[in-house]
Amino acid sequence: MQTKPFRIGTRGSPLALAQAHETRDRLMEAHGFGEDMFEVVVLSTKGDRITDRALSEIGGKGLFTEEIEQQLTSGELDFAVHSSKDMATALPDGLFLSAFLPREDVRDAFIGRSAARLMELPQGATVGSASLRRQALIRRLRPDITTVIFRGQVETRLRKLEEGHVDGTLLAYAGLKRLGKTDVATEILDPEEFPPAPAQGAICVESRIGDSRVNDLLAAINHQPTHDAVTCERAFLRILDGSCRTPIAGLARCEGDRLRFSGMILTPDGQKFHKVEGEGARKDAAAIGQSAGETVLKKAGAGFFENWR
Ligand SMILES: NCc1[nH]cc(CCC(=O)O)c1CC(=O)O
Repeated sequence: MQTKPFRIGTRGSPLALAQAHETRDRLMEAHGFGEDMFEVVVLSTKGDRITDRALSEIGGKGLFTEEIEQQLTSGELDFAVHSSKDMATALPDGLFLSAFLPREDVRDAFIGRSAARLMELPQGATVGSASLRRQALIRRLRPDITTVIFRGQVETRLRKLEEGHVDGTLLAYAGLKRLGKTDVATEILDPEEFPPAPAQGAICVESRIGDSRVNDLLAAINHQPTHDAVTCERAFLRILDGSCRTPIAGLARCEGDRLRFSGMILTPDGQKFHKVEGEGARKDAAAIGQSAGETVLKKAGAGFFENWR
């Protein structure tokens, strides 16, 4: 019998805490456990501490996970809850993504001050975002818009918007939902026109390979369609990861035992882009994503990256 509570690692932002609590609640429900079986351990990461620079500038992925993963590896934590979108495509040795919760809405939301819709912003408007993908997609649709780096917690970004620093900002609708703040969204963007980041909207659990006590516990809350879709999207991302300055979008959906993927890479100015589609059996999720990545690399050619790498 388990005597000590399971130690769950998480960042301390309201969104991260909501995600950790949702995971804990699902585990309590699945196993008939009380709250005393879990202890939520809050850790600060580099990504939380450095909020004035673009993520791609300070080292890209892994910034929101490093400190948590160290404690997972050393055994101080039993598992960690993350936004799948924040996870590096290569995890530290000995760790893996053991479970995914059912995916939330994958779309981006526009939160407008000068206009409710992105396309209705005045000429030369300013939009805040730290995401290369969002910046490139905005410039593709509206080359006249200036984007400024906008980082920090959802609450911080909304406050900056209210204070009038920008005319609008973009956030994952999933995060707004989990924070109970969907009312701030003035437009939900069409994923065809404004495709989401790989793994957007999916909460994942990371744990130690071979830790069967923990992994058996987590298996009960895994949502396999989300697992397959995110596996495909991350395989796509992994092929393109060589340049962490590439704006990349990718979304897979499961239909029965099939999986459909569509991906896109853009130049930072949004003026050039390449799309790719993939389809196959769900069990081949990783191979579908990988092959889509290779296809789009070939389509784009080396010159696509060279000019601004
Ligand atoms: N570090 C950014 C980040 N990572 C995950 C989410 C949203 C939640 C999700 O996509 O699951 C966000 C904020 C945003 O993009 O608005």
